[in-house]
Amino acid sequence: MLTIIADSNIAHLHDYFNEEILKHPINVIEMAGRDITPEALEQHQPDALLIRSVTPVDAKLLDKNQSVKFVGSATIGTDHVNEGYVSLRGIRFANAAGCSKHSVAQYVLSAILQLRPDYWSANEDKPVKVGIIGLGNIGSTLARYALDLGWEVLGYDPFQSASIINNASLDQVLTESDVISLHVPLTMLGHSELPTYHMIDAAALAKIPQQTLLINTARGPVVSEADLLAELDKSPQRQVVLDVFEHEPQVPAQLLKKLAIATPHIAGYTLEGKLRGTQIIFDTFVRSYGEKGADILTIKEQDLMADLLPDNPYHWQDLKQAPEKLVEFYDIKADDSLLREALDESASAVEGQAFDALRKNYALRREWLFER
Ligand SMILES: NC(=O)C1=CN([C@@H]2O[C@H](COP(=O)(O)OP(=O)(O)OC[C@H]3O[C@@H](n4cnc5c(N)ncnc54)[C@H](O)[C@@H]3O)[C@@H](O)[C@H]2O)C=CC1
Ligand SMILES: O=C(O)C(=O)[C@H](O)COP(=O)(O)O
Repeated sequence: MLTIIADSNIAHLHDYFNEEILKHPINVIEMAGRDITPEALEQHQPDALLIRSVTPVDAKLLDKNQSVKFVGSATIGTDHVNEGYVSLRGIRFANAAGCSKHSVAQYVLSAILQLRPDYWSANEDKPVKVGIIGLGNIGSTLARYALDLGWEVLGYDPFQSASIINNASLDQVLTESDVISLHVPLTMLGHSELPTYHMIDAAALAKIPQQTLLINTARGPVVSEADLLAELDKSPQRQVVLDVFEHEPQVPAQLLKKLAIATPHIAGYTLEGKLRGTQIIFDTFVRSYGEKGADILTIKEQDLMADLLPDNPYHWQDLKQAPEKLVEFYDIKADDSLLREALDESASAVEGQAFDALRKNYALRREWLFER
């Protein structure tokens, strides 16, 4: 019997992790991601953990546990996992790289076009410069959409080779862009030669022109909340879009009220994005156990997504021809309103439970298809 503890927010968990598919006895114990604690591991002695971004995986969680041999995070970001520690423990770790790259890129486009609809008709006479910091799966996908719209991309990624999109210094992106979008992992001093923690601080904000739209869908701490608040107090006309917050799941009222668009960490929350996340960790789970002992799991990776995804009538090329359909397809301001309605004035904040509830109950969007 394989025992799995899984975050209840993992999409279609039982469609993938069931005995019929795995052809092996399993016991899947679902719980809220924040409830996956050392005590839960002590009680259940799981062989595997299937998590999302709210479960820290580190020595505190695993030091007293000897049963866990696989950790799968159905997310792109891995800053909630101490990968060095997990590797030292001989535990196989997998994230879902790229799973929601189109979802997040489309979220960013929706925010830009909601706030600046004239950008639909950008051209060489009226160019739009989109600054992208971080040109991995999401940043490079956003660049594809931007170039397809005739926008100019100013990209900065010191760990990628120079290219038609990786073509600027950080200063150029900060000082010359009409829009700046952050697509970096959260990395700390000591873990990266160019840590992204507080990358956008008072000094960076001072370089960004007043009229530049700043969008953070990466991780909250990439932007210093205190410095952003001070800047917004000084320059209330600045437009800032946050989907992630430095002190998530709490969101301070004074920040929320100054943002052009604010959403509860749902940029990646499409049916396709979350399903891909489950598929990818399922594939790695099967490979991991298959390698360790074919008798445990005899199946090969199976692409179950096709059977689980309803038809998707939304195509990017159609959307481009009918910009007014963008709001019908995704009304980002509706998500903004939901977060503002969750504001607890007495606490001067959106409280953690309310933020988590918005995410748990979020009606997953659909991704539009980039190619036919
Ligand atoms: N808001 C949301 O719902 C979601 C947020 N995310 C966040 O977005 C981040 C980026 O996602 P992906 O593009 O898929 O990751 P990725 O790993 O494919 O790309 C990240 C890129 O950032 C670059 N980078 C690292 N440090 C940098 C620095 N100091 N300056 C400039 N570039 C730097 C890397 O070289 C890499 O190319 C994730 O790490 C995650 O934290 C991801 C999915 C959903
Ligand atoms: O994949 C990532 O990285 C994300 O930021 C996800 O959107 C996080 O979603 P949860 O794991 O917090 O549900």
